[in-house]
Amino acid sequence: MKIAIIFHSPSGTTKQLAQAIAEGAAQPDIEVIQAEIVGADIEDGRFRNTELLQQLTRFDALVFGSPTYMGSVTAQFKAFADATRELWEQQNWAFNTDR
Ligand SMILES: Cc1cc2nc3c(=O)[nH]c(=O)nc-3n(C[C@H](O)[C@H](O)[C@H](O)COP(=O)(O)O)c2cc1C
Repeated sequence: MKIAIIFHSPSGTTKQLAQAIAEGAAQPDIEVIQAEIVGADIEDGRFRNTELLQQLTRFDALVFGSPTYMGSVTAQFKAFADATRELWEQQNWAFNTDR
């Protein structure tokens, strides 16, 4: 089982939660990675870290983390979520149980 935790955490609280989840999920047969969304991933308002997006197709479970900003996720997290549109279109995430 492979688990990825993707989060944005400008002041570190969500990062602590991501760390706690990673520690709680860790087992000999479970791989857990943490990927922090950072400002450099965003160009002209778009999430451009294609390496991370491509990596995410190989995980069995994804955990998302964002602070609440004005009642929603942060703009940076939303940019990441927007960038996953093609993965969703290809059904590389949900509903695919054959990997
Ligand atoms: C611009 C801004 C907007 C925020 N809006 C909300 C909000 O609508 N509701 C809320 O409960 N907290 C809000 N917060 C508080 C953050 O969600 C909270 O401090 C969070 O733990 C920060 O996470 P981080 O340490 O991972 O960056 C806001 C903080 C900032 C800076």
